[in-house]
Amino acid sequence: MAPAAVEASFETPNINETFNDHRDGLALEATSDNIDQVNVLKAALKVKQGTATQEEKDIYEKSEFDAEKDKTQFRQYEEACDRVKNFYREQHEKQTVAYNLKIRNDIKSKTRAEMTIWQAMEKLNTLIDESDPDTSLSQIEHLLQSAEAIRRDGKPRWFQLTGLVHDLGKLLFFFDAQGQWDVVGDTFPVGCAFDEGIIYPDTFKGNPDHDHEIYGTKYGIYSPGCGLDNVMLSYGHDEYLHGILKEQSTLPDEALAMIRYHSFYPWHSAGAYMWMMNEKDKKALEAVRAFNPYDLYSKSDDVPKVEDLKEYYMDLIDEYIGKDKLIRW
Ligand SMILES: O[C@H]1[C@H](O)[C@@H](O)[C@H](O)[C@@H](O)[C@H]1O
Ligand SMILES: [Fe+2]
Ligand SMILES: [Fe+2]
Repeated sequence: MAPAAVEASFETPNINETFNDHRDGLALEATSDNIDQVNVLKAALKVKQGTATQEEKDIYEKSEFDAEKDKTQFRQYEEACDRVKNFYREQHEKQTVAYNLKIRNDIKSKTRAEMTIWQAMEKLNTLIDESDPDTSLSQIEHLLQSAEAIRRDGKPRWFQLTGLVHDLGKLLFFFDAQGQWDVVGDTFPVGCAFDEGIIYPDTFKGNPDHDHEIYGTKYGIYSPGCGLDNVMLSYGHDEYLHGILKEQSTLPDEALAMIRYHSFYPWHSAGAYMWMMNEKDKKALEAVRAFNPYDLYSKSDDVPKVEDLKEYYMDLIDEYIGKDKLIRW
């Protein structure tokens, strides 16, 4: 959409207030640089103006959930321990175009295991994520914390289930992974220049693609507006689980976007790579941003008791995936 058209649709007098309320720190005026971010906030605006559909309200209405959280306590990478810093150095050096082409091919070539969703959650119980400065809980606990926060906020059942399963792709660690660098952590595009909005941007100097004549340029192998479907994000648990649930669940597109892009912090939180987006991705960005607080800020919530919650979530799994269904991982 041309900038003029967007400006024209923003004649609401309290637009600044609306935007301030919804997302701190975002530039308020639509310019050619932030036009996509501004567009994405339209859903929030519709909610506030009372013109949103019930479905839009359910998903995007601002939650009270994170109002109490001290957000400065999360994602403090400069102060993070060596475990986290070493993790990202390794990941940023090894996620290359060549690696990404190879792993996508390998993943498609076989089924690694057949397990139900609950069995997968239990298997993940032993994994402690080396990239995460905010939690040292096991993954099943993190999944339940996210789902419970979404449930407490009265969000739709598919949204709750998305919270419950969103990190199940970390199972990859138990199959063909070379470490954790190819499973967890924030994601970023490969095949074009690494953006400064990625955490520890200096560590990319050790990536063989950094100075590549094409991959090292701003757009690299992509073109503006190409759409995230056509972009290779560094491979890990998001892409892996998205591929599985796209085929083996009835979760809606918003849920699949939340799963696929929840680790793409440079995009959904730092505002980088907006030039890649097409129309479809605007909806995806809204969904991912609606999901993010539950993933991140629930890490400081009480540790859930797995056995107390199992029955409730089994029903949810049954609705969209099948509780006894053996998923091909
Ligand atoms: O350390 C975390 C963790 O690996 C999450 O599962 C991932 O989604 C985040 O992006 C990352 O920051
Ligand atoms: Fe994740
Ligand atoms: Fe998570």
